[in-house]
Amino acid sequence: MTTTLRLGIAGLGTVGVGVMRIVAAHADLLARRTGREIAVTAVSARERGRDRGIDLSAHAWEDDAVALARRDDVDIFVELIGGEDGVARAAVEAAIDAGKHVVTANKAMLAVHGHALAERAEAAGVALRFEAAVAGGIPCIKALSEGLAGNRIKRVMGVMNGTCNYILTRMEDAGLPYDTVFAEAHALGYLEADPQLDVGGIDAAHKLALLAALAYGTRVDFEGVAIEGIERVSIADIRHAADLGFRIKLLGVAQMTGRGLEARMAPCLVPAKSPLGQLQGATNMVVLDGDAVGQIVLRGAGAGEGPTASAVMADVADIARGTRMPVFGQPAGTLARPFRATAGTPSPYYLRMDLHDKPGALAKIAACLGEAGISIDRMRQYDHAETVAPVLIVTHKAARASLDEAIESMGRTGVLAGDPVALRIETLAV
Ligand SMILES: NC(=O)C1=CN([C@@H]2O[C@H](COP(=O)(O)OP(=O)(O)OC[C@H]3O[C@@H](n4cnc5c(N)ncnc54)[C@H](OP(=O)(O)O)[C@@H]3O)[C@@H](O)[C@H]2O)C=CC1
Ligand SMILES: N[C@@H](CCO)C(=O)O
Repeated sequence: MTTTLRLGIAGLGTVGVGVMRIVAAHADLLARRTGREIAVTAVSARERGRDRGIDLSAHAWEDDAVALARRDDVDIFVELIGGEDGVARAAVEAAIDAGKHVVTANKAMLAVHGHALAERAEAAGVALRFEAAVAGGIPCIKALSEGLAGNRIKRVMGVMNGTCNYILTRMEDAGLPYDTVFAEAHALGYLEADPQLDVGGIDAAHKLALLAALAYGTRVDFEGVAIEGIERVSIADIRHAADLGFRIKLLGVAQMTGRGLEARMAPCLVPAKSPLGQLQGATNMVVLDGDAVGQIVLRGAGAGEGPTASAVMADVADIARGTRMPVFGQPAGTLARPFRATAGTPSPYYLRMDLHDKPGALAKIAACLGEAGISIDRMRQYDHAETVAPVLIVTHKAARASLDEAIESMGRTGVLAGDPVALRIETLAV
């Protein structure tokens, strides 16, 4: 057996503690599988005295994660602090510059600085790996960059934020409003420190941007992802969707079209009986379509201590075995500048609105859609006791830009009581 591979772990929260536990529990198994002993030599977090439920006495402590990254007795710097910039990025850069391999779960940092960090790591001849950054325990980075290396990728799609899926399924199962379930998710510790990252669709968009870069050989383009969060999805939307045979999911899609790379993360209606529609709780699903392989569906825990640490250890094991790969599947210098699609693929839309119940109101709304070139498939006005009438319209396929144009002109009719909710009905088969 060759020399011990020495880990420096920065961040001892949910994921960091999980990694410490796996290294301790599976030392023999990891050594057999990789041909090297793997040991944690030093750790770093903010509060040294905090009880983390693990014994840290055998490991050196650094208050400063950057100092940890530069230690001579660290071969792999494992960044589990989080955050787009700040100490996480500074420490990752310091590790690379000191010739250390880096393993991180930090999707926020990679979605914004991934290309620069990949160039830096490749120039330094070190690995930068991030399996845990996308869909927690699901090995989708490995599947895409290794398992599907012989395919032209047609589409990457999935539910990649467990918190949002928990909120949406809990609203439906318990019939509870968004605000109540949001508070529940908060109490359960599901939400990121900044909950907007989850419910605003940003965390999931970070992940989609990373998958798209791997799939299409482009630089990570988080800015190119069209993002909508789940904050405006109401229990009424969930019930209406169910009546139509759908469930609402925060769904990400990245696909290369004749118009360029289309990348979007938004709440969508998917068939209730489909695998995506059946996805419950905090589970994630990643769907990959390759020209040779066809469709691959990966499903599993998208977050949490064990699943995320499992993904971190997959990267550590690869480095221990000597596997070296460009960060985004091909040398960073060859990654293309992303060519963003100017418009998304048309689809049917679900449109819910409250109208002032007066003569001609519905006709005015229908006219706005007609003038924007949008045809109505189905329309329903729900029972109401008040002067405001809940109306649901399902359109035929329409471009999102045309729908936005129609919604804008609806606003000028004076018949809307509040902003309409428009949700894409996803027609892609899964
Ligand atoms: N939790 C999950 O399920 C998943 C998390 N991730 C990603 O993994 C990373 C870690 O997440 P998670 O474990 O949940 O986060 P936590 O908030 O649980 O832990 C963060 C850790 O970082 C430490 N920390 C914060 N600031 C500093 C600093 N300046 N110097 C050194 N350490 C610092 C904290 O120290 P202290 O404990 O002393 O406060 C804490 O131990 C993030 O990038 C996250 O997005 C990815 C997939 C799933
Ligand atoms: N906040 C993320 C954690 C895992 O990346 C989620 O809910 O999926």
